[in-house]
Amino acid sequence: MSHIVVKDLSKTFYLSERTSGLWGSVRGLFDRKTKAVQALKGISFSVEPGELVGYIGPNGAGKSTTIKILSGILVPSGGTCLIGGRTPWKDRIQHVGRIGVVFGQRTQLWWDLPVIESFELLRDIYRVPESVYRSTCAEMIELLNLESLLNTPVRQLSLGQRMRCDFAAAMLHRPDILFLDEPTIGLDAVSKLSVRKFIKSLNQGHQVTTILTTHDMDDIEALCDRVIIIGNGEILCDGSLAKLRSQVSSRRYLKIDLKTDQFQFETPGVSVLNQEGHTITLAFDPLQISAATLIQKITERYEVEDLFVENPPIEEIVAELYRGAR
Ligand SMILES: Nc1ncnc2c1ncn2[C@@H]1O[C@H](COP(=O)(O)OP(=O)(O)OP(=O)(O)O)[C@@H](O)[C@H]1O
Repeated sequence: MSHIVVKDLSKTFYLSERTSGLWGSVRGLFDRKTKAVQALKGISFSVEPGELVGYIGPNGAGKSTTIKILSGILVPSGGTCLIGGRTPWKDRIQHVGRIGVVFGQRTQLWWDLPVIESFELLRDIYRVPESVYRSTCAEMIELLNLESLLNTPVRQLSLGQRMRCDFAAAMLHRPDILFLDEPTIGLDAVSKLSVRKFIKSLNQGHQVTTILTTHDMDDIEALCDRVIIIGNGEILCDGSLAKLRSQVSSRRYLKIDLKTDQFQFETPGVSVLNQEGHTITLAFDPLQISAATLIQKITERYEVEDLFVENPPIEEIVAELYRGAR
């Protein structure tokens, strides 16, 4: 049975429109105009237990709105959502006890308290039994290398250190579902790697069902077998990275290092994308010519030092899908 089932979920925000100037403000007191923003236009998807799904889309697409509804913070305008049999905004108390949420832009730790005291407060709020708290806390301290940070007030932590503590805080009550909203935003390369390693170990070791929103395509490549792309409040694509690639373009690249810089090659389905000295990048359509045939044709005519076939970078594919969604 699916862990998360979302059906026809919609959310409309109503914003009051202000007219500029003093007269506009006075008129607004009597004649208030509102504007509807349809953040979600009936989205549906389901997530199986233990899946790690990337949820991506351009700015304003509806990602945070979805995560807020799934975590019970917002009530949708229409549609249904069942998570482990619970409706998040109706069964809020049971629901928050089963989920962990990490927002990259916000912390759930107490700014002025040492990290360990925030952990203890969360233990009390979630009513985590002492033995479970002790063993989970010890595991998180070890996995995230937190020992030296425990007595530091949160405000004195670097962003990377704070994110590691936030991950531990989100796991203290042993949730079986994690919602991660931009968990690597603003982190340096080393911290990003350690956060990714941690997300992977939670998902694989503890079978935590995870939905991850991110603008960092390296997060997606490193972590997600499946991606859901949302644009303008609608789901544009749902499937594996391979499906995503094939939906947008079948184009692939062949990069070759030749002994010569004299290169002339014309074959249907193949174009020279770039040449820098002895290194040439060809784009080819595998439906017109296979990689094996292309390599054979080139090696018949040129002495090749090195070559490799590449898929288009995921950024390129996602940018193409986003363009269609704006
Ligand atoms: N509280 C709110 N009141 C009014 N409009 C809102 C509110 N929250 C979100 N919106 C609007 O809903 C739409 C979707 O916003 P949302 O924050 O879900 O996008 P997002 O995909 O998370 O974007 P980003 O990548 O920039 O964080 C946007 O048009 C946004 O302006």
